[in-house]
Amino acid sequence: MFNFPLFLDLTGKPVVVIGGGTIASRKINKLLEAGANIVVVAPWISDSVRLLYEKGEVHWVKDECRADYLASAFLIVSASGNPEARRIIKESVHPHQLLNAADDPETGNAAFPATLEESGYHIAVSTEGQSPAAAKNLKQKLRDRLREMIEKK
Ligand SMILES: C[C@@]1(CC(=O)O)C2=NC(=C\c3[nH]c(c(CCC(=O)O)c3CC(=O)O)Cc3[nH]c(c(CC(=O)O)c3CCC(=O)O)/C=C3\N/C(=C\2)[C@@H](CCC(=O)O)[C@]3(C)CC(=O)O)/[C@H]1CCC(=O)O
Ligand SMILES: NC(=O)c1ccc[n+]([C@@H]2O[C@H](COP(=O)([O-])OP(=O)(O)OC[C@H]3O[C@@H](n4cnc5c(N)ncnc54)[C@H](O)[C@@H]3O)[C@@H](O)[C@H]2O)c1
Repeated sequence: MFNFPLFLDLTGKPVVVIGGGTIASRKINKLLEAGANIVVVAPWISDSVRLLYEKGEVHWVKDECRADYLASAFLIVSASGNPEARRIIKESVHPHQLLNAADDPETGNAAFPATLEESGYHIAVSTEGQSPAAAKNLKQKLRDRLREMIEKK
C-alpha cells in the first residue's frame, strides 16, 4: 500500500472531493495550495468549505456522490464516510485515476503525506497509512532539525 513516493504538479488539474466536512476541508486546503481545480460534491458543506465556495476558490455540486461526477477527475478524494458514496467510488474509479480514500484507506491508491516546505526543501512523510499522527510528529521534528541546520550554515 502506498509504496511509491511521487511529487505531482496539480496546477489546474481537475480534482473531485466527495464530502465537504472536517476531513474534506483539510484535504481541500492542501489541494488549493497546489493550485488544483476543485469540485466538491456534498449535500452540505462545513463553514470553512462554504467560505472557500463563496470566495470562488472551489466549485460545489450540492448533491450526493454519483458516478458521473467522478469520470473527468485526475484525482478523487473520498472524504464523506458515507457507505453508499464509498461503494460508488469503489465501483466507478478507473485504474488510471488517482484515489485518495481518506475515509476508506484500503480502497485508495494514494495517500496525503505530512509535508513541510522550508528553505527550498519539500519533505513528505508517510507511514504507509499506519500512523498519520506519527508522520505529523516526525514532520515537526524534521522542521526543527532543518531550521537548526540552515541557521548553522
Ligand atoms: C499526514 C496527514 C495528511 C493529511 O491528511 O493532510 C494524514 N493524516 C493526518 C492527520 C491525522 N489523521 C488521523 C489523526 C488522528 C490520530 C490518529 O488516529 O493517528 C491525525 C492526527 C491529527 O489530526 O493531528 C486519523 C486517521 N487518518 C487516517 C485514518 C484512517 C485509517 O487509518 O483507517 C485515521 C483514523 C480515523 C479514525 O479512526 O477516526 C488515514 C490517513 N491519513 C493520512 C494522512 C493518510 C496516511 C498518511 C501516512 O502514510 O502516514 C491516510 C491513509 C489517508 C489520507 O487521508 O490520505 C495528516 C497530518 C497532517 C500534518 O499535520 O502534517
Ligand atoms: N484520513 C483521515 O485523516 C481521517 C481522519 C478522521 C476521520 N476520517 C474519516 O473521514 C470521514 C469524514 O469525516 P468528517 O469528520 O469530515 O465528516 P463530516 O460529518 O464533517 O462531513 C461529512 C461530509 O460528507 C458529506 N456527505 C454525506 N453523504 C454524502 C454522499 N452520499 N455523497 C457525498 N457527500 C456526502 C456531507 O455533506 C459532509 O459534507 C469519516 O468516515 C471519518 O472516519 C479520516
